[in-house]
Amino acid sequence: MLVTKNLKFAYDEAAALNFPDWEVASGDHALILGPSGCGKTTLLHLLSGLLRPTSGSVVIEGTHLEALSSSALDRYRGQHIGFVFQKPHLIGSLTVEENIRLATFFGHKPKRNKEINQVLEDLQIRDLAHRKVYEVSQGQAQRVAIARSVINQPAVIFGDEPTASLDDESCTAVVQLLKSQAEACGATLIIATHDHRVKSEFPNQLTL
Ligand SMILES: Nc1ncnc2c1ncn2[C@@H]1O[C@H](COP(=O)(O)OP(=O)(O)OP(=O)(O)O)[C@@H](O)[C@H]1O
Repeated sequence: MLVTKNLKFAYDEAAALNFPDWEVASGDHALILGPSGCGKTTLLHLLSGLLRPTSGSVVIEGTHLEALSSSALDRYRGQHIGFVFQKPHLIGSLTVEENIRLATFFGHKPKRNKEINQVLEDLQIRDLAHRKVYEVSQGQAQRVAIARSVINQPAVIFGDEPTASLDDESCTAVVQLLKSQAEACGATLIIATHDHRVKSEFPNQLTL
């Protein structure tokens, strides 16, 4: 279960962002919607511990993120949170497999050879395993980013506009892959978007 209460964040004193209280059941798939600038990315960053709230709380499976020290929060993120961004944000000079292996290192879950092979297989990128990331297409790179987000079997996978730069076919594929990978590792899936193509796929929606 992910629960937020009285969540507020201010980049500066003039403009504070207030977020509604929200609950997402474990393993549920949910969407954060709203117009540009309403705070979708900010909320995702608060939920995933990338930002600390000005006040309020985020509780994931009983862990209060605001109670963790900076180093404990970094460790928590590495082990329990997966993130997929609009652009894949991979290291171009490393291979596909090395990019995924790096996440296992930061998640303190090294030597996951079997799991890495499985996720490459599931995402149909096994033949790209030893290619440098700068040699693969944008759609393939987004699959690598999804593989990286699930390799540590996180409690929650967050997606920030993961389909915004994709055509209709790739959009559908990425949504289905995120959902199936979240189901495979028992993760909750939360996506922030203004992409109307994905709306019907997610019954639990928070509109900001
Ligand atoms: N680093 C920052 N410093 C100051 N203000 C910021 C910063 N990042 C975002 N903001 C402001 O906070 C508000 C919320 O931004 P945020 O990026 O969370 O919105 P969003 O809904 O994700 O937008 P979009 O759909 O365009 O990505 C906006 O008014 C934005 O200008």
